[in-house]
Amino acid sequence: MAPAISISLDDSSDMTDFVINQGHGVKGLSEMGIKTLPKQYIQPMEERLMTKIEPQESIPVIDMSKWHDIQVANSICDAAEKWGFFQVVNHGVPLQVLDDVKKATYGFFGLPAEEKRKYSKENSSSNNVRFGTSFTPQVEKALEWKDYLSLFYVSDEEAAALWPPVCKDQILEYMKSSKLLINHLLQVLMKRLNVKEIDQTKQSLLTGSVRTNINYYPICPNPELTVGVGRHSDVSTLTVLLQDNVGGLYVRGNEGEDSWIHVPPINGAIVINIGDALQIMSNGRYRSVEHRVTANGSSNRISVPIFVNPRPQDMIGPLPEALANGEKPIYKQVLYSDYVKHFFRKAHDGKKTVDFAKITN
Ligand SMILES: CC(C)(COP(=O)(O)OP(=O)(O)OC[C@H]1O[C@@H](n2cnc3c(N)ncnc32)[C@H](O)[C@@H]1OP(=O)(O)O)[C@@H](O)C(=O)NCCC(=O)NCCSC(=O)/C=C/c1ccc(O)cc1
Ligand SMILES: O=C(O)CCC(=O)C(=O)O
Ligand SMILES: [Fe+2]
Repeated sequence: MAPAISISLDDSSDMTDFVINQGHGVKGLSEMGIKTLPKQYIQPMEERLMTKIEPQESIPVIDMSKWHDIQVANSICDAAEKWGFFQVVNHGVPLQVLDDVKKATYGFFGLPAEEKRKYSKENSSSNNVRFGTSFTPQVEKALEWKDYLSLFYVSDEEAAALWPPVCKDQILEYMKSSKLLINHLLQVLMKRLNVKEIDQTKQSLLTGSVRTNINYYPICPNPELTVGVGRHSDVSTLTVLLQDNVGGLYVRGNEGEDSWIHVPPINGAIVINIGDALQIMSNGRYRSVEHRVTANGSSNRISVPIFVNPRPQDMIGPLPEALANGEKPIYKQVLYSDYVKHFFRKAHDGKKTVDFAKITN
């Protein structure tokens, strides 16, 4: 239902108040039926246009039912090296769980603004629960057409106390049901790096903290002038990404300047992408690839990424096993929370975050 208020979109502080402080988000703007995109959302030309979309290219779709087969293992590692992205089917996460988490996402964003704003940075009782809009609105020159809820998992007890009741159980269930898939993928990926066994220390380094976001991209007036999410790579070890059937996720391709590949929605499939932490730990062998989401003029879109990460207090750098062949390290050791803060404190800027960990001389 449209909120029974009207705001002057020319007044920047009025807009910020409505979208951010009152908790309406861009969903609120969309549902007011605005006909033109507010100027704050107009992206520079180079961020809007994708000059070269490769319709004939696609990222691999991998059947996980025989994940331990050498051919399947090879296709997982090859995809992580070449594309940094792939989709998985027969992944073992029950389709009901995926359906339920998508419904719960609509449930959360369907709450009245007064309810959602309780979880905003200013009002939330914990840094681990955050409802927001765009990415880092305080520093962005142009805003992104997306609302989100970000949940950093600490324990079931904390989730029960702090997470929104309307989506808590479904998100926890989705996180728990994807654990086996995550472990299988990491086992396979580690093997190619000469890591024979994932002991507790490695397990913790690879998967010690988990953050789940639920993203809402409402129908946008003038979608061609803005973005849903700007160009970035994830700072995770790997990301398990559930998207709905709308489409709009594009991944940087290998065909030179500005080539982009669409990630087509496949019913029941899950998208997997390598994040910066694994690119760093693999000394650049596995690639954390830039991606972006377009805004859409006719459909609302949701997505639910699970970011599997090192713990904030971990030092990350190239794994000794990955360097055992005498390869020179291209990344230094960095404190993971410093890395993540560096990412969150600037606007999206493609692949630049990883420079933070590069050895420069
Ligand atoms: C550094 C963290 C994230 C927060 O620790 P904190 O002690 O609560 O730190 P701060 O409260 O000082 O937050 C640091 C900055 O990050 C910002 N931030 C704090 N969570 C958030 C938050 N979920 N969202 C967007 N800003 C935040 C926060 O606003 C703050 O910015 P500023 O106020 O300008 O200093 C800490 O939990 C940590 O190291 N976690 C490790 C695990 C982790 O969360 N990894 C990130 C996985 S997320 C990922 O790969 C991709 C995410 C992504 C997300 C959106 C996209 O469009 C694209 C990609
Ligand atoms: O919505 C999507 O498909 C991708 C979102 C994304 O890249 C992210 O949240 O990091
Ligand atoms: Fe992402």
